[in-house]
Amino acid sequence: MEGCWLLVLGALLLFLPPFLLLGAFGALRFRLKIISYCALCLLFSALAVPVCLLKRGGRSADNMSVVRAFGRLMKYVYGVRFEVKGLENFNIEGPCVVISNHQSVLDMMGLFEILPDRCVQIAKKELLYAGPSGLVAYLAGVVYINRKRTSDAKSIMAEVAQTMLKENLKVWVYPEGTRNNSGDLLPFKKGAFHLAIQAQVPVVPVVYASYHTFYNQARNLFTSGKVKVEVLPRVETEGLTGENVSELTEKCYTMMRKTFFQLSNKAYETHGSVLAAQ
Ligand SMILES: CCCCCCCC/C=C\CCCCCCCC(=O)SCCNC(=O)CCNC(=O)[C@H](O)C(C)(C)COP(=O)(O)OP(=O)(O)OC[C@H]1O[C@@H](n2cnc3c(N)ncnc32)[C@H](O)[C@@H]1OP(=O)(O)O
Ligand SMILES: CCCCCCCCCCCCCC(=O)OC[C@@H](O)COP(=O)(O)O
Repeated sequence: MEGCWLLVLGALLLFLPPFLLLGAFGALRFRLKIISYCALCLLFSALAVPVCLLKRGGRSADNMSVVRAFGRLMKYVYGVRFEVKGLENFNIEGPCVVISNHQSVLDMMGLFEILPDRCVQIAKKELLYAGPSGLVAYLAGVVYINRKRTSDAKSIMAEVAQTMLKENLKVWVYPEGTRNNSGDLLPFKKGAFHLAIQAQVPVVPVVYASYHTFYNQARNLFTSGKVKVEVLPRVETEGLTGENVSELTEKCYTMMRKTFFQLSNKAYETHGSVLAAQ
């Protein structure tokens, strides 16, 4: 009897290390893949910098099409495919504020997949120091803000409201304000909506389905996969004032959250109760 237990113990001791190793290997493989993704971003950015400089000599929103062309190559390397609906909702004469959910650094693929012409993003200022990627984003007109200094961020956004009208720019904001891979949307910050109302331009919401089937940081999962994307109809802001910011934020949030659950094949949950997804 005792020999039997010893045998079981022996077998466990024999098989456990490879399993542990396999677990560690999964984590390592995931890390390496993310590092390779960032390295590729840096490499493509480094290639795009001279093209931007030669074409336009400095910072210009027109350079974004150069970055977009390089950015669109990334999906072939990682086997990520996009199924896009509603692209015609980008057909807007003049400026608008585009808002979308932000799950991970992988969003750069989905961003460049559908990015309209003359559209610049709002980014955290830390990205300016990401070597060639920070530089190329600067050359392509990305607006950097310091999230820790709300008053500075607000005054930069107020300037953006002027610039987008003067220079006919679309501005892409991630209203969650940070990456979020939780399988739900974070509450929205209000900057994007102040911006749209100040400039009196429409908001165009874009929703990317949850990456959970092929990418999950907690489970060290990063394989090839398909992402459904939907560009929703514009939300007008003409005639709205500062008093309507919260209402506009809420409206866009609810619309995008419903779409997010639908695209991700999940039952729609209001915070508290559960409703069936349409
Ligand atoms: C070459 C190939 C491949 C290579 C790829 C590499 C190259 C890439 C190149 C190019 C692509 C670049 C892509 C970059 C992507 C980057 C993504 C990011 O970095 S995401 C993080 C940064 N973005 C944000 O954070 C924006 C969203 N945040 C906001 O809009 C916030 O509202 C913000 C920062 C302006 C303020 O944040 P608060 O934390 O203080 O939050 P609140 O609750 O919104 O505001 C507090 C109070 O201030 C008022 N407020 C906000 N904005 C206002 C304004 N403009 N005017 C007046 N009041 C305002 C609000 O109404 C609120 O007041 P009441 O609670 O309503 O009383
Ligand atoms: C000097 C080397 C650093 C390595 C840099 C890797 C270069 C990749 C640059 C791709 C741009 C990624 C955009 C992005 O996804 O940024 C994250 C922010 O939105 C939100 O930040 P956070 O969640 O609040 O930390």
